[in-house]
Amino acid sequence: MELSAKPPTAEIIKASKRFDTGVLALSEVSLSIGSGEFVTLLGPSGCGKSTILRLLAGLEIPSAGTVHAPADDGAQQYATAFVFQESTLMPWASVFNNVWLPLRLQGFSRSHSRARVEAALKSVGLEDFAQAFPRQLSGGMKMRVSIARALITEPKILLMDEPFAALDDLSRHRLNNDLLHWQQERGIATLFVTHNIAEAVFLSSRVLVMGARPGRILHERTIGEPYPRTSIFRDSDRFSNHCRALASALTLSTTPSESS
Ligand SMILES: Nc1ncnc2c1ncn2[C@@H]1O[C@H](COP(=O)(O)OP(=O)(O)OP(=O)(O)O)[C@@H](O)[C@H]1O
Repeated sequence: MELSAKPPTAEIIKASKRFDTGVLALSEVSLSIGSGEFVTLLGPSGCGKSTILRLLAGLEIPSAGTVHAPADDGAQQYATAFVFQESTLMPWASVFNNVWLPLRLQGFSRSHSRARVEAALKSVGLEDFAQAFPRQLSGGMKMRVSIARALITEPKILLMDEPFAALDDLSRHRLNNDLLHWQQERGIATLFVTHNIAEAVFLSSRVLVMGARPGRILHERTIGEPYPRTSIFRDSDRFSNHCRALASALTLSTTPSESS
């Protein structure tokens, strides 16, 4: 694959993270996410996937190494958007008010924000649910609201921490298709965390396999399948081959090495 001349949207260079408890969560991790790229972190529980997202979001600082993430600016305060496994919606607020929140925090009035909130809800298929409350929505719908809230500020990078792990297979499948559509349409660089190999293959242009104790990147696989991706790709031998290769890399990553 030809390397882009454009600088990456986000980059981590030899970052280590030791928490106050003494846990070395990451050891000399380097990665970059190019403009519009979809990169996934795959790895055993506790290998530091969330810590990498938190470093890029500025929620943690590295103990060593460097983190370059897109900076917020005056015109667009939220260069980074974070979507968690829990939809983290305000239960007392309507769907409209939940999606409006980041704009409200930037000082935009309800009337000034109306068109953008309505467009965001339409793009995730929830235009008829603006006045509903989170308790009235399914898990998949709540996740759609959460994604609409993340996309409304037009972030430069989208960080997603196992967003679909709690959903049933059908909702997850639909959200995989829709997420790719939204991500490709907007060209947002995305760093996605999952434990699901098939999900990683379907969504990503690159998959990084991590190993634990201390967390580090052990294997990288490019998924050279062009976008848009459809069920034809899911049903193909190419898809199965990628899944097999990643499953075997994951098995190796969880096998303790003699030196650790
Ligand atoms: N604030 C913290 N203080 C101390 N240790 C922490 C903290 N946050 C994470 N850790 C530890 O750092 C390691 C990496 O955690 P992290 O949550 O990044 O892993 P993960 O790969 O996202 O795990 P999972 O797949 O289970 O969500 C773990 O051993 C965890 O217990």
